[in-house]
Amino acid sequence: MAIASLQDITIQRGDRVTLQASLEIPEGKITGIIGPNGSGKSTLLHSISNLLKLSSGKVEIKGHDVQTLKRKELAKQVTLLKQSELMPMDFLVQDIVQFGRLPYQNNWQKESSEGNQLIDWAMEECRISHLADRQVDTLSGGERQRVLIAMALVQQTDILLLDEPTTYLDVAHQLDLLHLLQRLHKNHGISIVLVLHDLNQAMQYCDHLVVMRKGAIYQTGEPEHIVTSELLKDVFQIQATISNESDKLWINPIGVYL
Ligand SMILES: Nc1ncnc2c1ncn2[C@@H]1O[C@H](COP(=O)(O)OP(=O)(O)OP(=O)(O)O)[C@@H](O)[C@H]1O
Repeated sequence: MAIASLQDITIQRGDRVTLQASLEIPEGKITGIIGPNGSGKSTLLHSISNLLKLSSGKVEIKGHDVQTLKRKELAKQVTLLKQSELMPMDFLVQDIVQFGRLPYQNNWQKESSEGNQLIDWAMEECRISHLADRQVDTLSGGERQRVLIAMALVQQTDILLLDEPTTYLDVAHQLDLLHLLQRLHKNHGISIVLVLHDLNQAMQYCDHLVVMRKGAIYQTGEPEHIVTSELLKDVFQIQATISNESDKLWINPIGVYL
């Protein structure tokens, strides 16, 4: 079943069409969006979360047209963590996480005990409880990413969209973040859509892939069913072999066609 669907959408910027797509995002899966620079991955995420005006077509989340949803209602359905998400640096970690409750609050309303429990739970899940009283500007990149994910958990959205969440993290912290997302998806059934540049991480951590090229969708499906040397050549202009280790496919780049 699809949790989100993009129906014949186009995004035009000036006289250029930067995205043209029809797509179904499967519910309860980790969907990876891969493609070369400028292929439209961020544009796709922004259009799902209604941050870009569509030139034509429609985006639905759980059957609701995102353009007709009120801001607070949309915030309960979808969260987008952008490539370089800005946070007020002099705020405390617990305050940032609490921002996730805004769609559920009326002005001046005191947080409910249920809301406070949710905040504690999200901070525990993301292993940032010990950072609650720290200012955001004292955190490492990996810790900041986990704070943003805790905020998204508190927002209780059905879909979590992440644009290149592993950028600027060292390999250990990249894997740590991907394990966290995998755990949230397994334990809580959250549908996750993330842009990844590391093809092997996309192969290992995603159930479903959307492959983009030149502002369009080139292919979708399970990684092991769709990723071939031909796809890697067509889309990424790389020469690569694909090997099978421990029942997982690994991409070994050996040259470029640029
Ligand atoms: N604000 C904008 N105004 C005009 N063109 C834009 C704007 N934002 C993006 N584009 C263009 O839209 C196309 C798709 O960009 P997008 O950022 O979605 O690609 P991407 O696949 O996410 O790239 P990357 O991997 O480099 O982050 C590019 O050609 C880009 O130049």
